[in-house]
Amino acid sequence: MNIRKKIIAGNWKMNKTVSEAKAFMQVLLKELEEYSASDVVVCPPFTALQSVSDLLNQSASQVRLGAQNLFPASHGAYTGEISPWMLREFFCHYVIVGHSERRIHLGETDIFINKKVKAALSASLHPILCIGENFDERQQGLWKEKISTQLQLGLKEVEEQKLADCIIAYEPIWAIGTGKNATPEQAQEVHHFIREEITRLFSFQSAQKVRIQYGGSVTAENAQDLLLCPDVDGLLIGGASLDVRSFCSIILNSKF
Ligand SMILES: O=C[C@H](O)COP(=O)(O)O
Repeated sequence: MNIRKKIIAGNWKMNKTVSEAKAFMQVLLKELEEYSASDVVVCPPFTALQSVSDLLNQSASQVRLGAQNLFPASHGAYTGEISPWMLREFFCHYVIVGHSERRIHLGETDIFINKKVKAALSASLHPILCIGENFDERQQGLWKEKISTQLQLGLKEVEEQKLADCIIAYEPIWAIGTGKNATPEQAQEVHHFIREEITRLFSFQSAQKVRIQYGGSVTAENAQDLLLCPDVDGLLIGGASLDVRSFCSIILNSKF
């Protein structure tokens, strides 16, 4: 029996004003009022966290709030940054760290990302650690090296007892926003490799508890096949999570 509950998260990236976020959430919360088959997370931009949080607090649904980033310090002179404790004020449960868009556009390194993972855990937030190879690395057969390095550095000094609080998101860069998702076979191969690497870094028992999401051009059409893969424990959805009907359809039509 699979001990890992699936987790489906929507990463809105730099999209939705406060009023758009509220309108989305009103529909989502109604649709998912009694839903509990998988964990559902929405990750709005910082500017909409308060409004989304308020709506979640007023609802009986089990939808959880996630942020898209944090800074690894509790407070201080870090202009423009947001601390883990500020996210806790909004009742965030999850935070995305190491997304490839931040690695590429903002120069985030594995060492910095590792600090974010540990800062999230120390504030009792669940980090969603994003890893994945680019197109050239896949073409050259270098994806294992890339993923192994990102995992080893990203999870460095994470206490084994906190490992199950981490979520790994495998997001091949060549699949993000391109309309070309990894096939279920490709996703399963990488997810299995990730679990083997976590076994090597920690232990078999701990690796069995870690949830590994797939992200990259997930749609209502391909979600189910990806979720049926034994090592795919959920989805991190970008574009298709922006439309409430398509996000709901992925969640409600998924059978585990
Ligand atoms: O965080 C989400 C991923 O970057 C996937 O984005 P996408 O579903 O638009 O390809």
